[in-house]
Amino acid sequence: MNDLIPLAQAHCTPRRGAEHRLTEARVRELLPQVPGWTLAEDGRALVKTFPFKDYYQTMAFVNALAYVAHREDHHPDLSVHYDRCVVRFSTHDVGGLSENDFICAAKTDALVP
Ligand SMILES: C[C@H](O)[C@H](O)[C@H]1CNC2=NC(N)=NC(=O)C2=N1
Repeated sequence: MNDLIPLAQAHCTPRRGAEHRLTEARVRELLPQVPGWTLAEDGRALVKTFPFKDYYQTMAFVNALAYVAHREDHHPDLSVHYDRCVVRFSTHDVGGLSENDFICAAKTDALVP
């Protein structure tokens, strides 16, 4: 992937197969570019909790994120609560993290002020 393009402006491409799974070194390089996201499941997923003031704001975020996921054809797992949403990105087609997860994490951050 071209690192000259900020992650939030890059687009997902189909990535299938273990060869698209990021190395630990690449994950360490990308992680600082998505502040607040943490590794989970032994480095196979990226997770962040987004807090909101009420259910309406939470659902507005969920709907905006669903639109991004549809546009990028890359889909998060969501845990939706009254005042927060826990977002988890992982690429099942590679069995771990791909560049698509970092691109979508950055695009998710761009949805909130
Ligand atoms: C064909 C299509 O591009 C793939 O099935 C996409 C769809 N959305 C996806 N979302 C996630 N999170 N992981 C994937 O591997 C994935 N694959």
